[in-house]
Amino acid sequence: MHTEGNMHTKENSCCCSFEDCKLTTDWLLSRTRHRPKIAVVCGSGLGLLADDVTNKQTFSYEDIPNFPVSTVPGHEGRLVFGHVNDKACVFMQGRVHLYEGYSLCKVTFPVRIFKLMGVETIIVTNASGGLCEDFKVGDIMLIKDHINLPGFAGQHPLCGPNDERFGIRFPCMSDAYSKDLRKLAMSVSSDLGYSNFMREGVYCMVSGPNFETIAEARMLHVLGSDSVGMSTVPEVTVAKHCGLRALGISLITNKVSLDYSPRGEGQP
Ligand SMILES: O=P(O)(O)O[C@@H]1C[C@H](O)[C@@H](CO)O1
Ligand code: HPA
Repeated sequence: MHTEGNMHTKENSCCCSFEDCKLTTDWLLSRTRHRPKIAVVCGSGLGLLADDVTNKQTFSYEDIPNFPVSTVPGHEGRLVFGHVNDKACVFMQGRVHLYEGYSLCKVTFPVRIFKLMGVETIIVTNASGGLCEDFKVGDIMLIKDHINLPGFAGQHPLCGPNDERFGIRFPCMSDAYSKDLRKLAMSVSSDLGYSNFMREGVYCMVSGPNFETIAEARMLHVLGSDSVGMSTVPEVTVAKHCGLRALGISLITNKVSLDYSPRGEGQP
């Protein structure tokens, strides 16, 4: 398990400095001829998104200097370079999470590597629980906005000294999820006949690893969350900070219970 503190403060100074990012970027650039413009972060069980990549070149996270290594099932821990149609892409087959004991600085480290490699657009995917009454298991929710619950409590990837080479001290988050990309995703899914399971909504990040109590789920719902999960928000926040265009896609894998069962189960 990881022993680093998970707060990135001045005292516990940066574990992922610009120089660390540069070293990892140069390591990758010297070992691959791929120059991706699009990065895709595959959420839990979504590693198969990289299956159709052509001209594949793969690196295990454990072989890449400074790269965080996934410790949960469903996150293979491979960086896959290649092409989808004619587009140069890189896929993260698996991510790391705050609940694994990683700092948010480490969780978001790959995003900065992609930026330094020349990526312009990032697609961040996840598995989440549906809070919206209308959502069904299997629906795909395009994320239009998020609630950064750990961020409210000071667990934020941009806490600590700001390195202007990545971005500004106080980045705007009101447009973190590109409207144009959402429009395009909706239009492509309509062409594919997927409209009846496409949704749009607000994703709320919790730290996990436990799932929500019923009272917590009700609170998140009242606050305006349509789905809840344990990732994505730090990556998109860092992506916005360093000027990447982001699309967030959430697969609704379960419906979150908002009611105490009539049989009395789940009663506090
Ligand atoms: O990486 P994601 O956000 O898809 O992973 C979700 C959240 C938890 O890690 C896990 C719980 O089911 O899946
Ligand atoms: N809650 C939090 N995270 C999740 C859930 C959930 O219900 N489903 C998948 N990830």
